[in-house]
Amino acid sequence: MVAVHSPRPTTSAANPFVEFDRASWSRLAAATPLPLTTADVVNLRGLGDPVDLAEVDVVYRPLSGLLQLYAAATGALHRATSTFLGERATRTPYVIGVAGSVAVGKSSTARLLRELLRRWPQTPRVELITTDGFLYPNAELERRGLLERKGFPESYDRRALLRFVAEVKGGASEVSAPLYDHVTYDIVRGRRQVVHHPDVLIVEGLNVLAPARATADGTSSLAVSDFFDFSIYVDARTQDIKRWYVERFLKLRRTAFAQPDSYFRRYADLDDAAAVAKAGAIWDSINAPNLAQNILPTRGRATLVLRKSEDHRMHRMRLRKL
Ligand SMILES: Nc1ncnc2c1ncn2[C@@H]1O[C@H](COP(=O)(O)OP(=O)(O)O)[C@@H](O)[C@H]1O
Ligand SMILES: CC(C)(COP(=O)(O)O)[C@@H](O)C(=O)NCCC(=O)O
Repeated sequence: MVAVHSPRPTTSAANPFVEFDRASWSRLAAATPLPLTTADVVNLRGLGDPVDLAEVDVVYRPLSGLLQLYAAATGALHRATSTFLGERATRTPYVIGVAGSVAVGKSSTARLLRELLRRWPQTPRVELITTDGFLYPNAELERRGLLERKGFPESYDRRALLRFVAEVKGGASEVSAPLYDHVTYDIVRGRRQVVHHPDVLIVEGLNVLAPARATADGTSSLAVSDFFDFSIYVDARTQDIKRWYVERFLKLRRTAFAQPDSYFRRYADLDDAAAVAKAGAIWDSINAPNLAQNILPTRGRATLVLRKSEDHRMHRMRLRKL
C-alpha cells in the first residue's frame, strides 16, 4: 500500500494507481473554472450530505478538469478509429459510472458532476440515470422472495439495464428507463425517464461496477461497466456510512416518511431510540451485507476512488493511471 498523506501524488513504476491527498488533488485544478454557486450546491446535495461550495472547489473542480481531458481524448480516439475503419464518425456519449454503498452520498456526487459537466462548452447535454429504476417492482421482488434483498444484484433487471446503457452508448436517438420512487419504495407505474443522445451519460448505482456474470455455457456476457469510459467509486469507512444511514433515517421521519403515500409511514412516529434501532436493523440485515459481499469487492475496478472522512469530506483520491 502506498502512503497517503504526502504533499505530492504518490506513484511507483509497479503501481497502476496514483494517489493524492486533498491538498495535492486540489492543486491540479488551477485553470479549471468553478461554474456553480452555493445555491446550486445546496439544491443538488442529498439529505444529510453537507457538501458545500468549498468541497466542490477542492474536490470537484479538479475532477471536472480531469474528466474534460479524458472525454476529449476518448472523443479524438473514437474519431480517429472511425476514419481508420472507413466508417462515418458518429458522436458517442461519454459514459461515467458512479458506484458505492447505500448512504455514502453517490447521488450528490453524480448530480454535482452532471451540473459541472453541463457547463462545459463541449458537452452541454449531460444525462444522469440511477439504477434504482431497474429494480424489479416490489410485487415482482416479493414473488421472487427478494423484498429483503433490495439493492442486491439479483433485485435488478440487469438485462434491461445493460440494454439501456448499450443503446445510449451505441448512439440511439431516444432510450427510456423506468423510474423509482424512494417515498413509495417502488417503481413508478406509467412514467419513464427519456434520454436523448446525450454528450455524457452518468450511470449511478450500488452495483454499476459489478463484473459480468458467467452464462450457463461458462462464457461471460457483458456488464454495464463494459460501456463505461470512466468510473468513480465513492468510498468511506463502513462504520461512518452506517452512522450516515441512521442519521438520514432519523431526518426522513419528518420528511419522506411523513408523506401519506410513504412505504415507511409506520416509521414516521418512532421516537429516536426506536428509529435508531430500526435503521440499524435495516442496515445490518440488508445494506451492510450487500456492501461487504457485492459493492466493496468492485472498488478496485473503478478508475477513481474518492475516499470520504467521517465528516463526509473527501480526503484521499486514488486514480488508476494504467
Ligand atoms: N427512504 C427514503 N426516502 C426518501 N428518500 C430517500 C430514502 N432513502 C434514500 N433516499 C434518497 O435517495 C437518494 C439515494 O440514496 P442512496 O441509494 O442511499 O444513495 P446515496 O446516499 O449514496 O446517494 C438520496 O438522495 C437519498 O437522500
Ligand atoms: C434503492 C436502493 C436499492 C439504491 O438503489 P441504486 O440507485 O443505487 O441502484 C437503496 O436506496 C434502498 O432503498 N435499499 C433498500 C434497503 C433500505 O431501505 O435501506
